[in-house]
Amino acid sequence: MIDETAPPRVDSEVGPLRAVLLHRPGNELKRLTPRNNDQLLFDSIPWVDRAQQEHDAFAEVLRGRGVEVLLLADSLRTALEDQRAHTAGVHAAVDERRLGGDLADSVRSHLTSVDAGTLAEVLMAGMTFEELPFAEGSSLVRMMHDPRDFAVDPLPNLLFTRDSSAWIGDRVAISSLTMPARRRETAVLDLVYAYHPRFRHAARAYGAHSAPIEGGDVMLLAPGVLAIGVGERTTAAGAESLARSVFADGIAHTVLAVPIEQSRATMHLDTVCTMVAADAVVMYPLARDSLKAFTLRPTGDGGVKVTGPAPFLSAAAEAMGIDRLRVIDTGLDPVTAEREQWDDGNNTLALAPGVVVGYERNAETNERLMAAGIEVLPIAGSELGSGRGGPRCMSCPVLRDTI
Ligand SMILES: NC(=[NH2+])NCCC[C@H](N)C(=O)O
Repeated sequence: MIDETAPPRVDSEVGPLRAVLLHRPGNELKRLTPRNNDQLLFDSIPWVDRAQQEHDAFAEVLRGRGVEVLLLADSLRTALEDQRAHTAGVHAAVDERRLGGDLADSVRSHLTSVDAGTLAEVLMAGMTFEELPFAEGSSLVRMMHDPRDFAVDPLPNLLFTRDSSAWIGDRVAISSLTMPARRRETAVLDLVYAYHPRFRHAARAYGAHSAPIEGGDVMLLAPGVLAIGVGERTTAAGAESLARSVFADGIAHTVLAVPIEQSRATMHLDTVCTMVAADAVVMYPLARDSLKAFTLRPTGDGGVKVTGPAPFLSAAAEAMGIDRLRVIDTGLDPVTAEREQWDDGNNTLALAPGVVVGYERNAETNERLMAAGIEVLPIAGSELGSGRGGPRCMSCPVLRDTI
């Protein structure tokens, strides 16, 4: 039963999912070209119509299981109806360092006059110089830029709502994203959480302008227990300050900082490991024995005590207060394992303990999960996956039942 009045709260990875924030891919994906895709963090140029169909099917699988699907574009539009949000949105769209003073002023005054829907579109899909509505301006910046250069950058990675914000208990942490191509996502999520009626009253965890953390690295192993991947995206400083913030707010008692290889294939902790049940994970076989963790706990007087490193699986089990964290053995040969890891085989989204959504293409990983008693709801992802993200990356749970 969908209850739109229930306040957001997430205290595990696997509690029955009630509401989730997704972003249906839009015009921002049409900005990708072979010249900019690397910088914009896509590995190829997605076929946008098909990506939308795949995404619609993903949302339908979730709705079919009683999950309320909130779409980021709608939420942003609603937030921008508030005049204060609109003003902040204009401010977030205009980068004076890119446009120079004169052009920045004209773009600002133009955007101030547009409606919430148009501003939302500019914030997500960006704007090229040739799309600027006013006729030939005399600005040097305008004259010297190629008409197809971006006056406002597009945000194609909004699709991965996991990374830009994460709920920890009843608080939301808005990420401080590492890659330049994603930094402005912080402002978009900030607007949604500050001004959308559904979220307006939510308390914040962490400060969005602190050291880098990304939601793909944040895993709620159990109520009060967080694992934070530290690698290409989340920095050690980010993990430490998130730990301090959740300890200070009393929403976690243990944080595991988990070093992961700094590479594109393992950009976030959830590319190598996701939870499929309250005591079980699916994990990239090569990570199984090598993953380590530092354990952070509050000292009680405002400090943080760090121990370890110890093997991740035992540190996690201890922090969770269970005998053993089971790894569903995908038993794959190294080549298949590497192929399916790259295609987000380990990046599942749990809808309940033992029920996960996974990309259908990772046939072998899914088969092993099913053999271990996990129900896998397969979705197509040939186009969605071109940005290197699976079902967990593409979803930000805002409400899960407690288990
Ligand atoms: N949680 C995740 N694994 N997210 C995947 C994000 C992919 C995105 N293209 C990026 O590079 O940022």
